[in-house]
Amino acid sequence: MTTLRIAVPNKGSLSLPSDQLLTAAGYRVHRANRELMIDDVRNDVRFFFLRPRDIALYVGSGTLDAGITGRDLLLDADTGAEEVLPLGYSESTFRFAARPGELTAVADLAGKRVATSYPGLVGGYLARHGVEARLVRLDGAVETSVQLGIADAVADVVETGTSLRNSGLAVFGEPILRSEAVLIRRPDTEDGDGSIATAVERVRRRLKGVLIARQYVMIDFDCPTAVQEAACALTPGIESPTVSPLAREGWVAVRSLVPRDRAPFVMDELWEVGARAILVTPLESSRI
Ligand SMILES: Nc1ncnc2c1ncn2[C@@H]1O[C@H](COP(=O)(O)OP(=O)(O)OP(=O)(O)O)[C@@H](O)[C@H]1O
Ligand SMILES: O=P(O)(O)OC[C@H]1O[C@H](OP(=O)(O)OP(=O)(O)O)[C@H](O)[C@@H]1O
Ligand SMILES: [Mg+2]
Repeated sequence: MTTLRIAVPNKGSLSLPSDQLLTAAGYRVHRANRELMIDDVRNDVRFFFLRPRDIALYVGSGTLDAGITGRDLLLDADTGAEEVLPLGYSESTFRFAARPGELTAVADLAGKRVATSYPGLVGGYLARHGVEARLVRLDGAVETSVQLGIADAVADVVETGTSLRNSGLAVFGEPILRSEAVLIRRPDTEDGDGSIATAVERVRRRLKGVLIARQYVMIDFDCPTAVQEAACALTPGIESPTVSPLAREGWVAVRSLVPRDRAPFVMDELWEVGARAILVTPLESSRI
């Protein structure tokens, strides 16, 4: 069996949550001395710690089998690497911004200078909208470029909007993209017996299992059979709730998964339809 080769962000906002997710999924990614590579022998995986921007390149070329990066970086690199699982952290939108009121729609960018660290993504978007603008490629701190006079607008990552506000800029037009951390895999070429695809699928399933365990809690309750239907309607679960008989005549026990943020409300509603002994338990991991 070939060892799976996975790229992990070595810096920036993707790095820590990616390490935490992989660790929770049972992989060994702890770097005592900032190693560039770690062999996780038990899982038959070799992890490579790389810049998130470069990860799509390695995975797209098939040099590495899978990786974690941002959707925005994946689309900017446009390498043929495929997104296989959204991971729910490092969430942001990718937006155009300019001095308030100066530009109001993407069409207004015609003939303007647009500063960005994502020329592939922005160039593609402008081309699809039939707008010809000049891209000014910067490595970071893109928002400052308008004040400094080398651009008329920027296209950049926006989370809270603080960086834009601090630079006297305001977003305009539709969001170019909603981004978050994603698991990506290489194109299926040169995977003779399909063993890499199978191994990547196992990684995907493990990570998804951790994400579900974070998003859901287990709810258990007892209720009279007369209200079982109404109670189960409140807790449909992912597939279907488990209903077991109770020693007490005319009562059942129900077990189901509910979204963590819905749990207090579901408990109130269950109580109101007649459920009792309502218990909520966190999940450690799952395979759904
Ligand atoms: N402030 C932010 N909030 C949420 N996501 C962000 C933020 N800044 C960057 N990202 C996302 O993090 C990913 C990596 O971006 P990038 O390589 O620029 O690193 P970074 O996290 O900004 O760190 P640094 O700029 O210090 O290297 C991208 O997908 C980007 O969308
Ligand atoms: O909307 P906000 O919450 O302000 O976050 C968005 C900012 O965060 C990132 O910058 P970072 O701090 O990574 O610096 P960089 O531009 O040099 O990458 C990103 O490039 C934006 O500038
Ligand atoms: Mg940054």
